[in-house]
Amino acid sequence: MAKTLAQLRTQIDAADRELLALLNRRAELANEVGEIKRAEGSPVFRPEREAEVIHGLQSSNPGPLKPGNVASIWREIMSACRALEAPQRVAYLGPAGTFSEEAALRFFGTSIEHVPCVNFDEVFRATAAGTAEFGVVPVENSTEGVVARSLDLFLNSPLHIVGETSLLVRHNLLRQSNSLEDIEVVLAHPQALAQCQGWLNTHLPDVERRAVSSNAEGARLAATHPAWAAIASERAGSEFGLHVAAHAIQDDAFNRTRFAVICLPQTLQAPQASGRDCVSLIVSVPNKPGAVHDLLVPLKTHGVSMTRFESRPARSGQWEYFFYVDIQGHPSQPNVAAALKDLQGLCAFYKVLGTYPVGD
Ligand SMILES: O=C(O)C(=O)C[C@]1(C(=O)O)C=C[C@@H](O)C=C1
Repeated sequence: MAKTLAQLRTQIDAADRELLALLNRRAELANEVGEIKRAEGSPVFRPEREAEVIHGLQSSNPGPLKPGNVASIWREIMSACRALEAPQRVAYLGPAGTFSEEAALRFFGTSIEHVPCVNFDEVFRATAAGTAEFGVVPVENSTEGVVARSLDLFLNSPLHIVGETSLLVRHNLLRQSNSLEDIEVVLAHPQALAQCQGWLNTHLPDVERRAVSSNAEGARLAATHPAWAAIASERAGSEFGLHVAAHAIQDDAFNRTRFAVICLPQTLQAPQASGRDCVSLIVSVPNKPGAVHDLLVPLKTHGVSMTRFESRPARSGQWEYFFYVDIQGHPSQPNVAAALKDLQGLCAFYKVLGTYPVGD
């Protein structure tokens, strides 16, 4: 005979109590790990270990939970265990409700101390000064390309990349009412204004577009004026008590932003190989014919795949460029190490930005 709702709920309650006992046992074990790390002076956060835990569970998961469910549940469990070992302070572009905050929570789980910053420069500064152990900054968007300021800041920064995560970015038009009438100003971060320009041209062609330091700051301002609207996440809308006047107004339905997780090398050395890793570099080549082509030769010779190749002006006035390159693999693999060594030999400028597990 089929079980009743009450019977099923009694069984769920029993399963939850078993889960709670197991989770507390896990937390006690993490506490013991924390004691060893304190004695050794070694870092609490180990992204490669967290990636290994999640991949291991995903590959032995019998279901019906989906692999994505397993990842988000264990990310949160490990976040709580990590916070028991030592709370981690994470800097990002604030205020509350930004996509950067969402990326930080997605990567670290919710058991973190928040360090919201006014701009990307401040995220780098706070992380380099130790106000935060980690920073989270956007590096590229699937519609708009590179986040130029973040890439420029990497050039002279002592910080390195230890992880990455990406978010599906859905922009909404938020304001005090839910109509599109009588809007005088639309406020948003320049990236968001650019990602929604098609929609704005069609629906609000004559309305002033005003760039502000973050989308959440735009939402905060829109809450102070009935004729102002902001482009931001639904989370920012609830944070500032705004209505969604139009949903998902970004021009590309699959608009994604990729974020880098940064820290000082003394906070966390380059993570060990997790099995799915990536190396990010900035290089420049002498300004002579064929130099960019030569850059690709070591990768081909040693069978290493390149997943990203971006250029930024070197600001020398000489039409010189820095190239931001991502390659697949980890320097502990002989072919990756050999490709990096050859590449370094060719470059006028060579800086490894980080080696880290590929994000989801
Ligand atoms: O294995 C460790 O080093 C731990 O500290 C435990 C644990 C976990 O909860 O599994 C927590 C934090 C680390 O980032 C990695 C894993």
